Amino acid sequence: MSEVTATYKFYGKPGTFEKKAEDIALGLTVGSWTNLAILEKEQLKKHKGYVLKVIEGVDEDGRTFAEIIISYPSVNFSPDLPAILTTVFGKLSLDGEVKLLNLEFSESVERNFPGPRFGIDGIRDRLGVTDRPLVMSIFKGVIGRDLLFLEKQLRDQALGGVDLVKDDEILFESNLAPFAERIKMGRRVLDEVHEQTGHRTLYAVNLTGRTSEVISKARLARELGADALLFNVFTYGLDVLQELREDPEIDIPLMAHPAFSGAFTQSSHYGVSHKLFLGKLLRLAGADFGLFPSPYGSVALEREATLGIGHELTVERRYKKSFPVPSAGIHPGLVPLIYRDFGEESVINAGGGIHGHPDGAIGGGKAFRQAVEAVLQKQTLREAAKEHKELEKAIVLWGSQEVSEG
Ligand SMILES: CSCCC(=O)C(=O)COP(=O)(O)O
Ligand SMILES: [Mg+2]
Repeated sequence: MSEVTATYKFYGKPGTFEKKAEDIALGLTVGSWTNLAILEKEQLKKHKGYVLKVIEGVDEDGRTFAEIIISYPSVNFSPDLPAILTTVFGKLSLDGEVKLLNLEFSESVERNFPGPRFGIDGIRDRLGVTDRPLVMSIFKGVIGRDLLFLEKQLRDQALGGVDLVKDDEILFESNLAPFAERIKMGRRVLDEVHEQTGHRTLYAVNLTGRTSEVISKARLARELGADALLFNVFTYGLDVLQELREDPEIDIPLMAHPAFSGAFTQSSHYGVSHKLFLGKLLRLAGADFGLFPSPYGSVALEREATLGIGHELTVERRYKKSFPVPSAGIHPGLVPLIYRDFGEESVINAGGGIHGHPDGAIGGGKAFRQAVEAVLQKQTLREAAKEHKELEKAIVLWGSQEVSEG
């Protein structure tokens, strides 16, 4: 049967979960069952939700919980995320201590979703970088600044050797540095740096504005030569991301920022799991990059949660992989941990860790590239720092966390 299967975590009294599960399976589908006439049951059975599993347990606080798995027939909803999410976690998300942990889609449902247009391999092809994690930097301190200020910051970031530069997610349309002008400036500056150094850096411009505008703005960005689009998915909705992905004129990479997602994911007893929200659903809807707080940065997530996100972004599926982008508070001294946890198929992302370097963004970019090279050569950062002054300055300022072998 074609269905979507949801896994929930509920808290409650022991022995009450079987009935709760059945009530949900009915309540979110046909409504009632036992009192129906036989003919009605025959007509409605293809619409009925089914409880597949109820596993009771006790958590570390001694509270009783259950993982409940329920399947919802896809005949009940249209094959789009607004309909699916409303069915499996619409009213239920408001019903006390319940967390949506995972969704599984039968093949006939999943094929309605595009996945990334470029994916990890496509991004690597655009950069010509195949054998290491990518390094991305972020414009910082540019609110209220004009285009000339951004131009200098972009050039320095590219000269530092980063593979990508993204707008900060809080950089919106302004007369000082308009969207279209940022794209044209970026195109010119990055082509100049490529001409000068042979190094290619891609610029992800922040796609903002009303939902009714984003498609036309994204098409304009493509026409103006934008390399990629940063998008605050969770203040718009996953279906808007999918609209961008499926528009044939918007054939540029999409970079999903996690802004606002914490409102849905941060509680262990409510909302949606990180791996589902920032991993599986972003990839399904078409994100080429999935950004998320790392386990060791400034807004850290639990390491298990970040590994779950990374797994969902890269596990072998019918569609392409999305680049995991562990972020927030990242500096060169953390590169060994990031490589241990996310490996080569990752993008190391930093704003303060680039611009806060004693030698500015150029030094910050060089320090990150030197740290990545050291890890790939199985050198400790301190060993590598003896030959690379930018890395040495970064370690003096921020320290380094080596990974013990084994
Ligand atoms: C919260 S994940 C995205 C990180 C981000 O947008 C950012 O600006 C990180 O900046 P930082 O200076 O902490 O590298
Ligand atoms: Mg930011």
